[in-house]
Amino acid sequence: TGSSRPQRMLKAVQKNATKGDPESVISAIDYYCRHKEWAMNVGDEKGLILDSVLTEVNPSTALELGTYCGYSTVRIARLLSPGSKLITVEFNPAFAAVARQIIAYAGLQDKVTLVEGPSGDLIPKMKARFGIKSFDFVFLDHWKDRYVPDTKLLEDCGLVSEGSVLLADNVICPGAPEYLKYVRNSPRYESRYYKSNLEYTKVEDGLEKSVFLG
Ligand SMILES: O=C(NCCc1nnc(-c2ccc3[nH]cnc3c2)[nH]1)c1cc(-c2ccc(F)cc2)cc(O)c1O
Ligand SMILES: [Mg+2]
Repeated sequence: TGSSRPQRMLKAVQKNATKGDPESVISAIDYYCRHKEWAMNVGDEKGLILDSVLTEVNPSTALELGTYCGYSTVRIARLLSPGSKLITVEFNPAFAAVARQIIAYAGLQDKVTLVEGPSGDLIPKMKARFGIKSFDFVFLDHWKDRYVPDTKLLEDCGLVSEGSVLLADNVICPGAPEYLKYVRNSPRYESRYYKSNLEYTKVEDGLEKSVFLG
């Protein structure tokens, strides 16, 4: 059988990026996905918004739901201060296998813990398994119908506290309408929409940043 899209993306990184250089890994993936083969990375345009929110929050503990090939994992981990940790959750073993290699190629494996499995099962185990008190930053980029249940789960497990920042990808395309209703109508969140475009396209998409008020 032939290679998969994630495997071809990995090959492009190994061919065009410099080992240990996260910026070159990000550029290699963006080039490949813009000019060769589209893929569902957050991308360069929304990636700049992710970078700016991350820099503002400067999280000690961060969670990513939906690793895919590790593009946003690398974008997040490269901006973390020394000693800060990123936990990323991936459901699909084939995606996880590629992501591990891309994260390692960027030299960021010491800042990242990739856990495989359904987010709904893993979130309640985070405190016990990783000694997490709460997450300062959560990037939601997994199945769009999991955004609401997993946000409620994070609240119920005490994994978000006053000031925790949730940043959700794809709130317009493919869309997460229930999530937008949830965070925008809840008195416990202060939300703001960052208008952008679907990765590598001219189609509108955006990120929703929601600060948990406790
Ligand atoms: O489906 C997406 N992303 C999700 C992948 C994933 N990677 N890992 C998971 C996971 C991880 C733990 C989980 N636990 C339970 N479900 C889980 C699902 N899900 C997605 C889709 C598009 C897209 C737009 C327009 C199109 F025409 C086609 C596609 C764009 C994007 O930026 C996306 O992020
Ligand atoms: Mg996305």
